[in-house]
Amino acid sequence: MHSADADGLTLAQGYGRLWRTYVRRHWRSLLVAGLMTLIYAVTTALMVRATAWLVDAFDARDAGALAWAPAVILAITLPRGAALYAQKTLNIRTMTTIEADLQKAMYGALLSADLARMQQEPPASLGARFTADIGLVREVMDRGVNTVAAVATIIGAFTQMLLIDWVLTLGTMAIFLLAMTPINTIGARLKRLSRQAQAQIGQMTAKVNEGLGGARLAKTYRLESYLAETANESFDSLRGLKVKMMDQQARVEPMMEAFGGLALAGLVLFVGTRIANGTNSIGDFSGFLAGLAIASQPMRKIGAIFTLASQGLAALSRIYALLDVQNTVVDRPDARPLPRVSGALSFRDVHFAYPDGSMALRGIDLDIPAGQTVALVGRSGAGKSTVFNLIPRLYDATSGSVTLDGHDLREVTLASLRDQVALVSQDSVLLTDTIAANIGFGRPGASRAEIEDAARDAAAHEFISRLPNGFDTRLGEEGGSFSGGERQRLAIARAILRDAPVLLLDEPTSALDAESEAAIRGALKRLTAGRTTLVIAHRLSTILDSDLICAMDQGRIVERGTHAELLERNGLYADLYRLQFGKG
Ligand SMILES: Nc1ncnc2c1ncn2[C@@H]1O[C@H](COP(=O)(O)OP(=O)(O)OP(=O)(O)O)[C@@H](O)[C@H]1O
Repeated sequence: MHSADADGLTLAQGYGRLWRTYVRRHWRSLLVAGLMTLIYAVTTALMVRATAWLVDAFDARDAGALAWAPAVILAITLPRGAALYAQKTLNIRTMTTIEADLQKAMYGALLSADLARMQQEPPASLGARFTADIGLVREVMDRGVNTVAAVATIIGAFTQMLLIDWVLTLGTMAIFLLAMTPINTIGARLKRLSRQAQAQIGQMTAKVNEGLGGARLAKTYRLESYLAETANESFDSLRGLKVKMMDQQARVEPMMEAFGGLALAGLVLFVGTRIANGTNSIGDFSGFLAGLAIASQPMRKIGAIFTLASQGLAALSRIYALLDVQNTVVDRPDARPLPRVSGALSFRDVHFAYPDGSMALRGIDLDIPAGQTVALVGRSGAGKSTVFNLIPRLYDATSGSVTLDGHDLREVTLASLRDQVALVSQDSVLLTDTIAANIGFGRPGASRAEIEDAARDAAAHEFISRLPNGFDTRLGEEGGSFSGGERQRLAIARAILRDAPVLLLDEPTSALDAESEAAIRGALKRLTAGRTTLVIAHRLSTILDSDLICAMDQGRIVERGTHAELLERNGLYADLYRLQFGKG
């Protein structure tokens, strides 16, 4: 895994990459928008001219002027309004397209990232990049577009000034270049603060989500004040960072103002002497002054966009860090598709350490003949879920090998491997879609009849039929909320539909009522029949139904055998049995 160094990115690198990958392809719209901006700027100037001109004409009691004055004003203001509208709408379209493109790319990168990367940060914190970070980048782009007009104005003004007196102009330019030094320093500070703030926004969102997601627990345990306190800390520290950033930003305009004053003071002194000795005229002086006045507003704008761009750079580097994640679990160049397997699963001296270094498996040896069921039991943290993770290659074994029908999992394509594995997990996740779609995820392209058959086999058909819209009920809709047992049966239906030779079953720890228990037991029997099943077992019935029981401890299988054999041994399994399953 690799992430871009947040500090190592310069403005040119950061925005250069943005330009090349997401912005450049919209150059036509940007060009048109630029032209519109130019029209707007020119008509604004014309408006000033026309006003002066009309005032003079009226002053001279020119009757003709009265006739064409309204026409002149309309001829200037109408294109001016049209240009402004065209520029704004074009920019909105372009900027939101770029924004959506970035969101799509980031989401795609996240979905295909290693599980390890996705679990590194709370989902809400990752989610904040889609709003806060991208929002900041968009703001930079929005203002950046206006900078084009600002630069054009400055160039225009300075050209005019150069024509009047180049010595004076170069002197004035030097003063403004001098101003860039402190602005650079502010930019660097803002970049650092902004990086902290964007990270803080992520944490804050995660905190808020935590409280809202765990509302049931929070209310029961009366955690409101604890949750409010930790979230408030988060709000406050974000506020602190914002104040620091605003303080820095607030310095920019006054600073530009001060440098403007300096330039003006120098000008007065210089031109004053030159007028006194006859080198410059009064006209030169007023022309120069007008140029300076025209240039000063866009100069301030440029100062502001420069500091904003520094902040946006911090957001950009966080976005690139996501886009650039390099996966470790990928298809080898010579990977072949795994042919349909019968399901003989073997672990050979498998060791595994998580990316943070914690050793989770220390030498697993296990052979499961096709179609058999093996129950994994063990205390929390023994490594049961880790064994599961290795089979669809959510992680790769650190050493040793896992094979399916003799094919090393690392030598086959991920897609062909995962297509042959079904997972029924404790959380039995349902997505916001219809019931039919939720079961249908098991096998894309499955027909409605197949989906309903799977539901029938999973003992889910009956409660689904009782819903107002049956299989078309959307989750979260009226009737679209389910009990734990119902969710589980939906997950089983999905796995039945998948019809994979290998089944991973993480049994829920929560107890079910007797009726659901019986229904689920029947559904599981139909699901596991003929499949190689690995089950993290929490119910005695499941354990008794399995062909082999493996008791795990600290990343090893320490006992294996049937229920009777293991009880006889009076070791770990017998202990667990007495503690956990005895009453089952
Ligand atoms: N994503 C992870 N990163 C780092 N360490 C992990 C991660 N997941 C699990 N571990 C560690 O690996 C070890 C084995 O965990 P595992 O989840 O496989 O145990 P388990 O037997 O399934 O436990 P449980 O029944 O509580 O789910 C534990 O020490 C755990 O702390």
